[in-house]
Amino acid sequence: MTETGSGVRRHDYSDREALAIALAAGIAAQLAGAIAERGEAALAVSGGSTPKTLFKVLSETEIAWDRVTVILVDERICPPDSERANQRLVRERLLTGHAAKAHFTAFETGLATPDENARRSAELFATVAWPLDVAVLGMGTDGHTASFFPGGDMLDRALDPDSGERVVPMRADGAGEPRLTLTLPVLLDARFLALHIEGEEKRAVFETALGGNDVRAMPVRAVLQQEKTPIHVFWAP
Ligand SMILES: O=C(O)[C@H](O)[C@@H](O)[C@H](O)[C@H](O)COP(=O)(O)O
Repeated sequence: MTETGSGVRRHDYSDREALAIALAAGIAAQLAGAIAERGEAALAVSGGSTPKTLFKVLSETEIAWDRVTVILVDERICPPDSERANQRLVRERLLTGHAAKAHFTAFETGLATPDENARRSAELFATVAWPLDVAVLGMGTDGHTASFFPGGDMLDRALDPDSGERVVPMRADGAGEPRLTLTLPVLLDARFLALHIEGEEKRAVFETALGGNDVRAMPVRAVLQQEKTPIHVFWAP
């Protein structure tokens, strides 16, 4: 492990399988510790294509999943069974095997407007044992994380450390459908914060994001360039 910035702890692996095994072990240890200490644990995961192997390894990991609540970091506003839906990915890839016993609370995406979906989602998440024990972020090659997209219409609201909100809607040119996302303060309150990226292109984007100071241009800087919470960056080629 190398420290590459104020709170950035970098974990590089030779291949994606080794990364998934190591990150799953770290997540499982955090969750098991939370269950031992407080009787329950809360895990937030991202969607997209990167986490598929991680989800498989996690689903095969034996912990007291019936004491774990799983939520998403963000969601595309689309039907739950859409190929685009992060909740479909989680239901199919993570909530199976041992992890089928976990409790999953999806974002609400069926109401008339993104704002109504955000408000209802926040109500649904009120029962989560906050703060999160684990939050696993991904990153796009445009420098977004969660649904903190460059040019996002609610980006300032999502990144406001004093917002008091847990969920905000987001529209952005690079986002496709309107999105729902956990806010930055919620993610930085996590007891274990991880960023999972793979490939040379994303490594280069990560290195660029470590430098510079324009958070609106590369919102992943909001989680990389902060002093509150160490962020563990897991990377493989
Ligand atoms: O809804 C989403 O897409 C994710 O939550 C998002 O933040 C994701 O982590 C990045 O877009 C990376 O996606 P890939 O893993 O597909 O590159």
